Amino acid sequence: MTVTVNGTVTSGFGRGKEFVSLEGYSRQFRDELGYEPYPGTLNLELPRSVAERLERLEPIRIDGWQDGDRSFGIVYCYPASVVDADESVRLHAIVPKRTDHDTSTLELISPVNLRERFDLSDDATLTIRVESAPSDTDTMDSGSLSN
Ligand SMILES: Cc1cc2nc3c(=O)[nH]c(=O)nc-3n(C[C@H](O)[C@H](O)[C@H](O)COP(=O)(O)O)c2cc1C
Ligand SMILES: Nc1ccn([C@@H]2O[C@H](COP(=O)(O)OP(=O)(O)O)[C@@H](O)[C@H]2O)c(=O)n1
Repeated sequence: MTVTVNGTVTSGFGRGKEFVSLEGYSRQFRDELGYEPYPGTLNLELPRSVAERLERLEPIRIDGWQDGDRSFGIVYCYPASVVDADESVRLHAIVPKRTDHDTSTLELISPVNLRERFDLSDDATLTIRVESAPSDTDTMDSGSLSN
């Protein structure tokens, strides 16, 4: 099952890059997604909440963690792709459990700067297809093949 989302590119509060770069998250992104994200999140403003539609998909779960007396929340990640793109880039839609945004904003992470790659300014429209995480069985299959 896939969920297709059509949204408008917006600027946020400039805080995405801080969170994405924190070692407690970036280590898990490397392990679970296989890449170190470009520092920041591209914000997509949606006509209505997609939270309920995304809940039907299987997420990759990034655990919450603690640094002294600061605690950081769980982040759900979903593999995604840009519809009608000439080239494919690795991309995940993310849903931080704690966020300053309401549910009509979807944040995207990728190893590349998406604004540069797809020539996106504020108010550009972008359509992405969001999927479930590959199942554990798939991972085990590919692991056993390489043995
Ligand atoms: C990987 C990641 C983890 C986050 N974890 C937290 C958190 O633990 N607590 C919190 O208040 N906000 C958290 N946020 C959300 C930020 O407060 C904020 O909503 C958002 O990233 C700001 O994005 P912007 O600068 O693009 O507007 C997290 C964001 C990201 C990208
Ligand atoms: N993979 C990414 C991540 C962020 N970005 C952009 O990089 C800048 C820094 O990200 P940010 O999350 O700190 O900033 P805002 O989204 O709050 O404006 C913003 O302009 C994002 O839209 C991008 O183009 N591609």
